[in-house]
Amino acid sequence: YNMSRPTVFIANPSVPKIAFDILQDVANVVSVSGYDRESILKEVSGADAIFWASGLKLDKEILDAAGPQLRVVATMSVGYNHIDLAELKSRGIPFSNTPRVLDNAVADMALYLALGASRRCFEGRQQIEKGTWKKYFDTQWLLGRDISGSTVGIIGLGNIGQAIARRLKGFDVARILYTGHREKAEGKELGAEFVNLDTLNRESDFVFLAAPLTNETRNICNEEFFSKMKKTGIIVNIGRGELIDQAALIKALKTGEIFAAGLDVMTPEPLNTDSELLTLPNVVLTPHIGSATVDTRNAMAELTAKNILRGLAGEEMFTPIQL
Ligand SMILES: O=CC(=O)O
Repeated sequence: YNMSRPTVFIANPSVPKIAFDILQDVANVVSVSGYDRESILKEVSGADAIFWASGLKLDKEILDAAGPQLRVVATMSVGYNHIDLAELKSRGIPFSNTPRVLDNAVADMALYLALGASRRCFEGRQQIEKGTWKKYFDTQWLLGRDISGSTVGIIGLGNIGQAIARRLKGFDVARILYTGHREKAEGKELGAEFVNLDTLNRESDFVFLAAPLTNETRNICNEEFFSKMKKTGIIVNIGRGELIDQAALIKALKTGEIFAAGLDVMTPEPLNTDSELLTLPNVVLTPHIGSATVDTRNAMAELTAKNILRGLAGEEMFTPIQL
């Protein structure tokens, strides 16, 4: 134990080993003993850097508990809606997330959810289990919606949205629409059309949510949105549950206002086991595992650790967030 070395506090007991291997070269690495906020609050004291990897809020209370020597924070996630950026800024603490390394894994999950929802895969499995798979060939049984030839709308053409668009081209979609703050050169290269939210809402057969959660995007898909969507429309969310007004979504799915949904994120997480979402045949659910592959999680851990090393050295991080 060398007191001249900085201390890196890893605020999650399940972080991949590669992060420890990288950080231990220059730092004392301390891992939290539990997954709860209380363990973090008790054990973070004295950290020079915090390696965050949790949906818990990283706020003033935790920064105070760390102490005034804290000088680097990095999250092992691409989203950072759970981090108090204003508080970091006021303390002059540099901060980073993990963009790009998870794009392919998350985009794969988006396509899985789109196809699973459009082809009624969950409902089909239920029918097998119930023994209602008919002996004769019913040509009208479990008919879904084609993704080929469809119009898809992507809300948020960032790195993940672009990875979704690249995959969609392989599915021979007719049009790719997107909306966001501004038209992007990458959109043009992908042959995607920049439209306003209302146009995307009305014209899309598939809507993909790939935007960060901000005050602007919270509940962007609400009752009004679902009422304007095509009745044959499918919505996919790989961003954050709060992008959707979930009560409005459930109503739209029950009344046939939209055709189906595929969700990797929802509210709350973990989803309550008595949630109505679980009772709907036209919903495909995955438990927030968009980036959950061996290679992607290792890449996220590696990038987070390398960002921390850069921060501790007073250098610009590889993937800093401008505060
Ligand atoms: O939700 C996962 C992430 O933000 O990386």
